[in-house]
Amino acid sequence: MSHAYATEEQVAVAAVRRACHLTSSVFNRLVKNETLTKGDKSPVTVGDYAAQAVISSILHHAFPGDPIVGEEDASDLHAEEGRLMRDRIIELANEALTAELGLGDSATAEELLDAIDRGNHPGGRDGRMWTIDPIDGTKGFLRGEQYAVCLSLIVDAKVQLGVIGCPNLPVDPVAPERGIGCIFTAVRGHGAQQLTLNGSNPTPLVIPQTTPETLNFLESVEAAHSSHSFNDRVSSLLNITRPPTRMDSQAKYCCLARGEGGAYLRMPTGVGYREKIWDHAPGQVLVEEAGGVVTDSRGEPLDFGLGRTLGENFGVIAAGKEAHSRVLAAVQEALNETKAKV
Ligand SMILES: Nc1ncnc2c1ncn2[C@@H]1O[C@H](COP(=O)(O)OS(=O)(=O)O)[C@@H](OP(=O)(O)O)[C@H]1O
Ligand SMILES: [Mg+2]
Ligand SMILES: [Mg+2]
Ligand SMILES: [Mg+2]
Repeated sequence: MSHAYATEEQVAVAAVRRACHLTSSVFNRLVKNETLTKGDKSPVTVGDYAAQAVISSILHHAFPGDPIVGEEDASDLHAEEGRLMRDRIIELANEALTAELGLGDSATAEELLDAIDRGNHPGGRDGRMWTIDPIDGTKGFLRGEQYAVCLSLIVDAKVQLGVIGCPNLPVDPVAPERGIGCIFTAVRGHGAQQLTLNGSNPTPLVIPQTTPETLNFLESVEAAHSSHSFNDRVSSLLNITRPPTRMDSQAKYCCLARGEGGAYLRMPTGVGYREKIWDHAPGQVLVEEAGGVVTDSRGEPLDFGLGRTLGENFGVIAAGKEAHSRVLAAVQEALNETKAKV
């Protein structure tokens, strides 16, 4: 790791790995073994807060001056009704932090709530900032399917480092005996790689060329998050025969980077929702460093300098270079058809 962000990468990988162990244990202790009433979101909430507390504390320890744009904020935990949940979060976060930092003393509740709240940075065009999505794909997490722990470093609106932990993703899609749990990391100008969850077996990632027969779409599981019907139309314009792979979280960017599925297409389902920078920043640098291209549906790069969101939502197209231009053309054709109808 001889590059300008070597220390940042090392710290980020350690933070993501620690948070992945935490979220897996939350799943095993609170989701799998407990009878939850359908729709009970509390385990994911506990996991979200505790993982953000852990990542934010580790970052603060290493880079005390760096601002953080994190998905979660602790305002609900300050109230008295939040006490039970808060205690559980503090316990989980301290377990993870003492294992990582080897610190003798546990952090106090106040220190950990402050760590969560340090994620309230508004974003913007200048300087260094980290993004944290402690559990991306919360719905996948609850289903026991794909989710990701996501961290990135943005400098002057450009993503320089991305680290994504996928505790449930097979290490090798064609060799299930190799188990699950991967960490993906990319540094701008220095390539992308996959590690196992314990940090071994670094494997460089390069997106292979695709043909209409081998190309398929990676898309959200939740129809509310991206338009499945639009993707169907684009698929038929491109004569894609393979069905889409539906998967929660930025694991989609990771799969794309290692050659599973040829394109990630995420078009808005309605007006109004603005994509969050923490949902795309690490994925963008990962795919670009694996040789791919990430743009919106106009072919413009995503702008990480607008604040906590990507601004007006023109969707996201991520793919290998050559597949990207074919998909972009088909997306524009499909958009023109829609416009012609209204
Ligand atoms: N309406 C709408 N449109 C687009 N995106 C939305 C929308 N609502 C939420 N979100 C964000 O989607 C993040 C999860 O994206 P996924 O691709 O994992 O979706 S899915 O779970 O597969 O459906 C999810 O991230 P997490 O909250 O971290 O799970 C949200 O930030
Ligand atoms: Mg997310
Ligand atoms: Mg999240
Ligand atoms: Mg969320």
